[in-house]
Amino acid sequence: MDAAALWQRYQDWLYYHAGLGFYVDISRMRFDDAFVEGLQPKLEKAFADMAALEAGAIANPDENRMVGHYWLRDPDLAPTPEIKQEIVASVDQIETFARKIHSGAIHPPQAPRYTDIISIGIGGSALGPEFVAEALAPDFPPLAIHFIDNTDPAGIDRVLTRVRNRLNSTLVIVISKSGGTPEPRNGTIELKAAYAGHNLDFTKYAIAITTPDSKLDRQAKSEGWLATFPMFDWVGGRTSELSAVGLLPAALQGIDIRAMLAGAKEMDVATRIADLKTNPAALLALGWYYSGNGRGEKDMVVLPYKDSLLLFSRYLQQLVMESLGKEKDLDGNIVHQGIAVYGNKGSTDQHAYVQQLREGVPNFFATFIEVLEDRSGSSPEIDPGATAGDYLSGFLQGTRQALYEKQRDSITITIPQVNPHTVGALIALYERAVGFYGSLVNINAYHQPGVEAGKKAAAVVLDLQKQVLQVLQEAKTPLPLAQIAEKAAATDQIEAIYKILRHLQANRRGVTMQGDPAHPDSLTFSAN
Ligand SMILES: O=P(O)(O)OC[C@H]1O[C@H](O)[C@H](O)[C@@H](O)[C@@H]1O
Repeated sequence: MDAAALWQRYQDWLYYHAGLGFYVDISRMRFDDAFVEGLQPKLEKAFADMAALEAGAIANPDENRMVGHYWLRDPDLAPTPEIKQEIVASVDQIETFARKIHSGAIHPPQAPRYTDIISIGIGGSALGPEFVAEALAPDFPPLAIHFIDNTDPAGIDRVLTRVRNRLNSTLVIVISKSGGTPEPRNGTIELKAAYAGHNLDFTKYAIAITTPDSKLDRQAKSEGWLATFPMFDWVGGRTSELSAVGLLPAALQGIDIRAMLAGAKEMDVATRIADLKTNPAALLALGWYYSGNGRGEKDMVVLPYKDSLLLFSRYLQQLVMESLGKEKDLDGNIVHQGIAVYGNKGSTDQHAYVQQLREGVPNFFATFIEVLEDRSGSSPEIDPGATAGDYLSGFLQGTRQALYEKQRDSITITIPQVNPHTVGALIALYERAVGFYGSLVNINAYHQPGVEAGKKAAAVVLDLQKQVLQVLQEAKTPLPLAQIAEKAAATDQIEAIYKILRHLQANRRGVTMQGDPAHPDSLTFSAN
């Protein structure tokens, strides 16, 4: 396509939202009119599915759940007055609580104010708060946030070391929708012990965000934690950033949560329009469908050209991959759907993997996120007439063009500034695009059956560990792996047993290993 035709295509497909100052450009996805026409019936169905979902349909049939994250930013849409009231009350509760924490009306037993937050949670209970903290927290927030989003002992130590002089003024927010996920449970137990070790009463620091009556909720209530905030059954973990999960940490860091909600609401209104060209989420879903043939054949490389949006791709990774990565469609056919997502930021990644993007395997499409405002003040000139921000902008344009020349497609989203309003809108845009795409490919985008398999397998390994330890403790002499497996009645688990024992030995957990590590068959183990 020559330059004039391309410029025309750009203008023909450009989406602009005046209220948000938000642009979506899919002109560099090389679909044609016939493709758009062919997709129209599927799009119509997606619009109808979304309207039903917003009206309270059981849009997550496997879990028999409604899908209500859109109600969070417009409680008037909630299907019952009770749900509306729950949402309104929760935002009020968050604001009131944050105000009292900031003013010192609620303060730790031995200090005038809380200074830090340790946020414990994983998956949807971590990625949104992490993304928003990186994008929006002020440089000197009223409370500094630290995350424990794993069960890595060294990771827990790192956070505890960072706050070691301020533990007596550090809040702990435990976030878990189910209230039973092992990783946050482990982090909570370790932190409780750490607080006790400093003679601090953990309950004066601990806050739970969880579904009412979950295991975590019952623990928080029976132990008398500082506060609890509800998660709602009808909000999925990966779409929970604009529930208490994201709003409480944000409010405590001094981020304007009403502006986040307003930005999301404005975007929701825009993505409710049942017309492709004036609906930015439908445009994204169409682009994704085109690029991967509706089968996820191409990966989504997300490249925000702004440091503060670094964690957006990580956040999207869960939103997109856990929603769309499904074995079966809604009719039970095996489809193996999904779209792989990766990326960090530009121009940094140009010096890492953009070489492959331009010249290597053409198995992706890029999404550039452009931020018009370089910084809040003015910029010095680096060269005559050029600032650092001009370079960043030039690199984005250059890479987009260089990819296009090599038949590598891209989408470009342009926002005026990174602020609570635009971040709320970005979250809402992608939530809706994922919902639309789920409809286009006829899958349930709101469950995650595949995650359970790994959790179950891990539980089996931990049970096996108990058995194996018992075998070693009862043994009089060092035993080879085959015998341990036999005695533990787990001959089909010999490799797992070997790995359990190697790990215990490496951590001086009462296991001695002898023999040649290069030949696991030669090893013997004993309890010490
Ligand atoms: O919030 P939680 O119930 O602790 O769940 C945390 C995460 O873990 C699960 O395994 C799911 O796959 C995620 O969707 C969820 O966000």
